[in-house]
Order: sequence, then C-alpha cells, then structure tokens
Amino acid sequence: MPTLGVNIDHIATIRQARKTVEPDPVAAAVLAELGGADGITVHLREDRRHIQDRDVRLLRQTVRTHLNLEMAATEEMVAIALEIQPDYITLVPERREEVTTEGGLDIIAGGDRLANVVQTLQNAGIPVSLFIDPNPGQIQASADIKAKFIELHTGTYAEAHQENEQRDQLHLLTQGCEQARTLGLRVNAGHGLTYWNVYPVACIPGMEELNIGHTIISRAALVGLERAVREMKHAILGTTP
Ligand SMILES: CC(=O)[C@@H](O)[C@H](O)COP(=O)(O)O
Ligand SMILES: NCC(=O)COP(=O)(O)O
Repeated sequence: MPTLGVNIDHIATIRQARKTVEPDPVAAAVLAELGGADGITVHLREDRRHIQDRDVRLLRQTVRTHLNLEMAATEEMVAIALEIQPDYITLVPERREEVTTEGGLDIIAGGDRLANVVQTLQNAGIPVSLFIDPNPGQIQASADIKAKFIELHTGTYAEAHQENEQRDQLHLLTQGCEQARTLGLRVNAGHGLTYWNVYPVACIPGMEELNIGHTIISRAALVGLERAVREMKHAILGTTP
C-alpha cells in the first residue's frame, strides 16, 4: 500500500490569517511524523499565502522522514530549491487567483523550458515529480522529459459524486498508473483525497505515495494532528484505528 505524505500548508494558512507565529508548521511536521507520516509536503507558492521561505528552511533541518517541496517551475523557485535541497520536488501549476490547485501541469505545452527545469534539478540530485492529470499524452510527455515521478491529480475523482463517475475516474487513475510504470515513471497521487475516498486510490497497483493535506488538517483542528494522521494511515490501509 502507498506511503503517506502529509501536506501541512493549511497549518500555515491558520497562522497567516493573523500574520502571527502560531501554529508553527515546523512543530506540525514533528507531530505529523509522530502520528506516522512517511513524508512532509509543503507548497511554497509565489504569493506566499501560507508556507513561508522560513518554514521550508527550518523543515529541511527538522524533518526526519522526507521533505517534498511543491513549487511552480519558475527561476525563483528553482533557485530556492537548489539552495534548500528537498528530498524531492513536485512541480505544480499556479495561478495567483486560484483558491487551490485547479488542474495538472501541461507538460506538452511546457516544452524545452520545462525539460530544462527538470534536468537542472535532477542534475543537482533532486528527483522531480510532475503534478499532472491522468492523461496518457501528459504521462508520455513526463517520461519524455525524464522526470523520475509523476503525481496523478485526483481532484476530478474527489469531486465525482455519482458512483459511475467515480468509477470512471478511478479507471483513468489506474490506467494512468499502469502506463506510467510501463514507461519507468514512479507514481504518486494527491489533491482532494479524504478519509472517505482515499482507499480505492490506495489500492491502485504501483501507487507509491499519497500526498494529502486539507482533510487531515481539517480533522486535526478537532481531534489533534497526531490522531488525524494516524487515522489517515488506517484509512489508506483499510484498517480500523
Ligand atoms: C498540488 C496540490 O494539489 C496541493 O498539494 C497544493 O498544495 C494545493 O495548493 P494549496 O495547498 O494552496 O491549496
Ligand atoms: N499534492 C496534493 C497535496 O499535497 C495535498 O492536496 P490536498 O489534500 O490538500 O487537496
């Protein structure tokens, strides 16, 4: 079954609501790891709406599992990544006006510029994951530019409320994972996964890591972060806490 990367962005959202010092994402990462997180994911956005540069620098020193830095494929972010050296990077699309990530990165349109970003980061020893829709053309393009991983965007699956639509989206994710593995890509998934919809995605053969944030932080606000992470680990395994 896949491992769990806990995205702690929205711990920082609470802090930034008052531009104060608490809750500290660095402390949250410790609690998430104590609860069983296999990795910590943070999205350093161009607009710094939640995670700050200071958070990423301190997390590099304190995370004991692995640190996944989500970022746009910009010069600014590449420079930060090369300085901080996360365990891996996930390139994601970004629009300042968006509430949250709205879709996958367009690898096909990214062309040589995106290929050069992937090469620069991987030449520096940082494996790159590309956050993409489960689209065969985007998966092929990800392999063509020699990314190590893809992260399949599960947002459309998560938003599907009809059983047949959920089934169709799950099939797309399963097919996408199979195609990616055949091309030598390692496969993660994430976005919009919850305690109630995660298990079918966790059962996809070859799925390595699920990056999950909002639902865990939401539950943590009521029951505490260690417990929320432990319960997500059980949800992924299909076991009872
Ligand atoms: C790429 C993705 O789905 C999330 O990891 C991303 O971090 C969402 O952005 P927010 O955390 O700002 O909602
Ligand atoms: N890449 C997905 C992620 O890190 C968390 O997304 P979400 O669970 O907050 O929607």
